[in-house]
Amino acid sequence: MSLTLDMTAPPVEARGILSQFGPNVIHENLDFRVNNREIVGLVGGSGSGKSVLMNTLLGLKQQEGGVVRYYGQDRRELTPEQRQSINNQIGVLFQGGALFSSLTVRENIMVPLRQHADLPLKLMRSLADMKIHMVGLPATAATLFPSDLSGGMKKRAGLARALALDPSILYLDEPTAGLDPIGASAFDELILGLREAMDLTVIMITHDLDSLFRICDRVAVLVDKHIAINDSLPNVMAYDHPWVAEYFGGERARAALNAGVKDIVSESRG
Ligand SMILES: Nc1ncnc2c1ncn2[C@@H]1O[C@H](COP(=O)(O)OP(=O)(O)OP(=O)(O)O)[C@@H](O)[C@H]1O
Repeated sequence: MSLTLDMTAPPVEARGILSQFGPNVIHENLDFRVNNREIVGLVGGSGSGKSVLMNTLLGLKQQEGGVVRYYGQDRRELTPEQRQSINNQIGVLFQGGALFSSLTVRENIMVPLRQHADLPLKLMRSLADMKIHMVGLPATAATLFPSDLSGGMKKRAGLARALALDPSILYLDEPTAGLDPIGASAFDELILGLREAMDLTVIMITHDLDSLFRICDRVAVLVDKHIAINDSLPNVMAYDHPWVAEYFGGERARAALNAGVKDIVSESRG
């Protein structure tokens, strides 16, 4: 049976998620939703369950309760073929890029194309080179191996691979971790540009306050085993919770605010 996606439904929605490892409950009654073409930042303390949530949404971990829907479709009700067609709509940039070290950048980007698209080799090469260009890498990067790349270039190469199949949903796991402020800012700009160019919906785990302020339409806060608030930054900053107060009231948050998002501050305080 072929799959008809309801493109008016939220790209990603989770309801009543229960996740646990043995007796260790990670998520309980967790609801999460991302609207079309939004960039949502997922924040929470270390060990709060952000990666487990991403893995659950991706189907890499089965939830113990609740439902995950993509464009209105419950993942569990899909046939393997239907699940694959949803998976082809999803790109993931794991921390560190997760590139195959024995393959060149071009070959890395061609991996999903070889697996899921039945195309002539020459066309796959051209598509990979297009993605290299889209993520702002020089054409010469195509034949380099991951060990030849800087940290920022590795992220871009990982991003190019995540975009290989032209997904509509992109997951980013701490994309700016390990980048210097200029590199991080450039990566943020790239994500914004790609959202426009590719109509992407983006879910981004991050500890980077600058990124939250710069590019996120909404911020989802994972505390106490659930998403306590998933709202615009001003509303999140005004949310009454000790972790939120500490996170957004600290020195680093003040610096991020002073760096150029004064409109957000005044909005949240006004
Ligand atoms: N495979 C696993 N088996 C058992 N427990 C796990 C497993 N994976 C994660 N956990 C536990 O789930 C909890 C949440 O982990 P997770 O990695 O999602 O946190 P996080 O919010 O992503 O943290 P950080 O910001 O430090 O990366 C932790 O207590 C962790 O020990």
